[in-house]
Amino acid sequence: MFPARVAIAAGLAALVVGGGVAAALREPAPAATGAFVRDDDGRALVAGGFNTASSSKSAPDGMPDFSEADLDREHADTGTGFVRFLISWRKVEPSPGTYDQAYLDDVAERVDWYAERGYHVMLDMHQDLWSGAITPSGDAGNGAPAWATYLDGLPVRDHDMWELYYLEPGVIRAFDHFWNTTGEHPELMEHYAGAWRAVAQRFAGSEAVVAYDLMNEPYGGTVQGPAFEAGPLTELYRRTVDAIREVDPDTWACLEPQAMGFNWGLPSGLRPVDDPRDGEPRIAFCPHLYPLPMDLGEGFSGTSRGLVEGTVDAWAANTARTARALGDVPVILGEFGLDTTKPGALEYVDLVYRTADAAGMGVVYWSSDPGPWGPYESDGRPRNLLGVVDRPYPRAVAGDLRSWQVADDELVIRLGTGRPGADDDGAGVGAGAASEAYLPAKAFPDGGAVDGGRVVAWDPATRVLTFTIDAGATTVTIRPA
Ligand SMILES: CN(C)c1ccc(C(=O)NC[C@H]2N[C@H](CO)[C@@H](O)[C@@H]2O)cc1
Repeated sequence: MFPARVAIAAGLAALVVGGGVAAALREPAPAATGAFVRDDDGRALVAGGFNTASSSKSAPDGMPDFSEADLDREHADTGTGFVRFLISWRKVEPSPGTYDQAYLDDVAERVDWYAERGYHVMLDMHQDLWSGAITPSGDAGNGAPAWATYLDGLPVRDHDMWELYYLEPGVIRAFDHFWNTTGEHPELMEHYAGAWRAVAQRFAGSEAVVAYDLMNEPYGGTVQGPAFEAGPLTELYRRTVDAIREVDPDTWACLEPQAMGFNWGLPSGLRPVDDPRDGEPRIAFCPHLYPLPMDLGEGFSGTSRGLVEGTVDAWAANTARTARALGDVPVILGEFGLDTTKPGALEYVDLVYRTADAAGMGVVYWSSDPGPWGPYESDGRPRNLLGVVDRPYPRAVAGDLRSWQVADDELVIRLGTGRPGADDDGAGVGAGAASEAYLPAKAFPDGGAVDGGRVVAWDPATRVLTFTIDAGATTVTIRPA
């Protein structure tokens, strides 16, 4: 069997074994490390938002079919404060060594939309199946430019199930050239790092852009698993972080594991990546979660429910383990989602958010695109997903944030007793700044009352409660005002 097919088969086997065992044992939630992406005041930022958007992948201008009015609607309906914004290498570097500033202007315009509404932005250098250039129609893959796509004349047959393109000889060869497995195109990884340098040069000064997601769902071609992750993938991340740090000392660099396997609950072999910046490293771990039964079209019910619960437990344990291995780095769940018309779908969405809350992870749902996975129908009508995504969460915490929990009409925030968040001089920061929590109208119609702190302000328009935390408090409970 082809290595990738072996990996899928291993994934299935591990899922059945792992899912059954974990579901039976219901592994305890992994300990939260207290590591977070922090703002300029040293406050721990909790990502809560959508991926925007899949429509960017094939758009000629690389922009999402998403207007400023769409953002206002999302903000009003869900209280999000974070976005994983998709960008493409094909648009950043349309020809070798030339960077399209007009494209970066378009990205900057949308970053400003988010910034003006108090959002933080993760820029995601997105690829699926390497490139649109893997097929003549250009509608299978996305991400890499055609000039960086070498199929060597190998076949890429059409598939209804898009994931199967990853097994096509031409697609595997394109990845093998990029990772220099063939030894014939060592320049490609350098170009990729250079493209990120150009993006970072543009956004280094942006207060809103707090993170760069270096590659979406990496795939190793003929090199799979720990050999890929500890080899060429870690090498690409090292080179890209070095290139970014030449122009941007402060934005976090998000590392993703190999998607095939980790998304399904299998462990990662990713190795630590040094950060050459002065001060604390700013590396984060940003995995995705897509249990295999759901990738295969199942919902969250019957046999699938137990397997999926086992996958979520295994995934959470693997995520905590990998974050520790990378240096106790912050974790943002960069993607999870499903067709919410499937049975039990909203219970699954709620399970994932609760799991992330307990682990101290931010969550970015896939995706804001209209349709059966998203918050709105294609005609703009609200969908069932809104009721679950519109939930209370701590947006920014001036303290040693560890985890939080949503219970009926309470938001319980748990803190450690360490320094609120060392800044580059090692001094505790964030202690003096105020914290923020989003409180949805359904449970907090008039805002919140704070036990373990003091209310500073309530903004009924954005539904954001600003509050301070009592010195030494390890629990802050926000109840309806
Ligand atoms: C075989 N390989 C390499 C593979 C299989 C399945 C996925 C996947 O489902 N990904 C989940 C979602 N993520 C992308 C966008 O990043 C979406 O298009 C997928 O639904 C990825 C890779």
